[in-house]
Amino acid sequence: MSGGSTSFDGVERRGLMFVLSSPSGAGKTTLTRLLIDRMPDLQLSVSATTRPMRPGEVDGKDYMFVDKPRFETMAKSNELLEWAIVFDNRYGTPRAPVEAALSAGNDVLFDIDWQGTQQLREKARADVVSVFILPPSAADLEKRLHTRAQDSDEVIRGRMSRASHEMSHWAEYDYIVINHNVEEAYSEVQSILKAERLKRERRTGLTSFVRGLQQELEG
Ligand SMILES: Nc1ncnc2c1ncn2[C@@H]1O[C@H](COP(=O)(O)OP(=O)(O)OP(=O)(O)O)[C@@H](O)[C@H]1O
Ligand SMILES: Nc1nc2c(ncn2[C@@H]2O[C@H](COP(=O)(O)O)[C@@H](O)[C@H]2O)c(=O)[nH]1
Repeated sequence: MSGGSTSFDGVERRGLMFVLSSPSGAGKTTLTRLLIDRMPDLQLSVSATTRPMRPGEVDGKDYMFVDKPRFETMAKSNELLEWAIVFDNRYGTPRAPVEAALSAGNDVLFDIDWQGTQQLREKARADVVSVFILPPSAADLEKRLHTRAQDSDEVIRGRMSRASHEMSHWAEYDYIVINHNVEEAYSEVQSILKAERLKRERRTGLTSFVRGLQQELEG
């Protein structure tokens, strides 16, 4: 699925799909925004959802807000790379922007749940790097959901009651980050992305780069 890109050091590599998941409120949207602001060559996958828009959210930027019939059409016509029902709403990843970003040499960042991560992994295991974000404690998780002040008490209760089940998928992920502090968690997630960009298997241009070095040394 990945196209080729040239990394900062001039060596070609395959693009990667960088996935953040967590129980609701652990901080993945916060970390996602920081990554998009601070990391070059990283494009956010904007999901489609049937969930109602929260105050401050922008259609097309935070999500593509669609109704259920439109979502069903997208799913049936293979427009979605993956999709799942989360907290009674439908969420899915539009396929075309992801393929376009990878072909243009960008990595793609996904804020999706464990069901979507499993589907991406089935499609492109070698190109998926997954990170599970944990809260430091249940009390912190609940406090964060209340501090965000964007969901009703009923919605927050529902998300808290499903947090334990979501967390049970932690062992399916490549990396686990505990979000005590935003800047520290960001730094850990950024280190993962930087290291994964340097992985030998992904760096398709290394053979010719090393051959060139050898020719210089021997010739
Ligand atoms: N390390 C942290 N310390 C304190 N507050 C935090 C921390 N990380 C995130 N928050 C706050 O917690 C709230 C929830 O964070 P965020 O929206 O990023 O969670 P999320 O995992 O994306 O949740 P959801 O899955 O519901 O979208 C926000 O108000 C955010 O500012
Ligand atoms: N499988 C997918 N899960 C997604 C997608 N977009 C978001 N999500 C996950 O849904 C929950 C709830 O999000 P919220 O914005 O309503 O708080 C959260 O775990 C997201 O990661 C998607 O395209 N596919």
